[in-house]
Amino acid sequence: MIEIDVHKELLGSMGKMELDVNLSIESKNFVALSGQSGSGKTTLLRILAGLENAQGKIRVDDELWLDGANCLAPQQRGIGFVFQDYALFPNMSVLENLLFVRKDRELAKQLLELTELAELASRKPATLSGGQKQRVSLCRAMMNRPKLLLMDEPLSALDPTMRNKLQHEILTLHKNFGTTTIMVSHDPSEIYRLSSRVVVLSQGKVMQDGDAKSVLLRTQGSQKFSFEGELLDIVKVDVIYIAIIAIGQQIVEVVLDGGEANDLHVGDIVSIGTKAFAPMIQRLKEKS
Ligand SMILES: Nc1ncnc2c1ncn2[C@@H]1O[C@H](COP(=O)(O)OP(=O)(O)OP(=O)(O)O)[C@@H](O)[C@H]1O
Repeated sequence: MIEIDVHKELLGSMGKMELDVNLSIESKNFVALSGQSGSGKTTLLRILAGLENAQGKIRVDDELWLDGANCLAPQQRGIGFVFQDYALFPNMSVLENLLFVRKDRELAKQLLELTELAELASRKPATLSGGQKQRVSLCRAMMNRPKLLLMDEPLSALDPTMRNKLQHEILTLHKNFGTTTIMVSHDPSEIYRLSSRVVVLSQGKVMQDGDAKSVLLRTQGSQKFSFEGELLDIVKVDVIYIAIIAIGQQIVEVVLDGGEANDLHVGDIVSIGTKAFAPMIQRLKEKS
C-alpha cells in the first residue's frame, strides 16, 4: 500500500498554486494520472521519486519515504522512473545502460528478450528508433525491480502503432514484476487499456478518482455514444448544411438543419452523439 499525503506551494501560470494530494494506492495497481497542463502531475511524480521536496508524508508498505523534514534519498526508494525523453546514457550501449543500474546480467537478458531488444544489446542509443529507446528506458527502470514504477508520458513521442506495442509491453512488465505503477497519460484509449484507476488533477488537487470507465466515459442518459470535437467549417450544399468536425485525429461530416447551422460557429467545441440512428449535435463551449 502506498499512502501519499503531500503539499507543496507551486508557481502556477496564474500565480501561486497549492499542490495538495492525498491518495492511497493498493500494491500492484496501475494508476493513470491525468489532468491539464500545469496541474501538477510531473511535480507529484518527482516528489514520489524524491527528486523534489515537499511537506507531508509518503509511506510505502512499512517504509517512510517522506515524513515532515525526513526524506529518504531517491536511490533508497526502490523506484523506476521513465521519462518522455528517454534519458539514456548516450556513451553506453543498451546493455550497459541496464547494467549501470544493477549488475544483474540475467535480469538484463530477460528484460531485453521480453521487449524484443536482445539483438540490439550492443548498440548505442543514438542508433535506435524512438520506440526502441523508450523500450530501453523501460527495461532500465525495471532493473532494480521497483516497488513503484513512475512514468511521465512515456509514449507521447511515439506513433500510434509503436504506442500500441509498447502499451502491451508496459502491461506485461507491470504484471510480471508485480510493480505498482503510476503513469501520466492524456490518451483515453491508453488509459482505458492499461489502468485500473484514473486520478485526474486540476490546479494541484485531485478532481476525479475512479475506474477508467467512470472517469472517461462521456455518454449520458439515453445517448448511445458521444464524441467531443472542434467545429472546423459549415458548408452549404444545395438546401442542407454540413458541419466539418475534427475529433482527435479524424475529421467527420454531420448534416445540420438551418437552425443548427445558424446557431453554431466555426471554432465551437461541440459534442456529437446519437440516439438510435439520428446524430445529435450540441455546442459544449462557445468559441471564445
Ligand atoms: N519546484 C517548483 N517550484 C514552484 N513551482 C513549480 C515547481 N515545479 C513546477 N512548478 C510549477 O507548478 C506547475 C505544475 O507543473 P507540473 O510540471 O507539475 O505540471 P504538469 O501537470 O506535469 O504539466 P504538463 O502536462 O504540461 O507536463 C507549473 O505551473 C510549474 O511552473
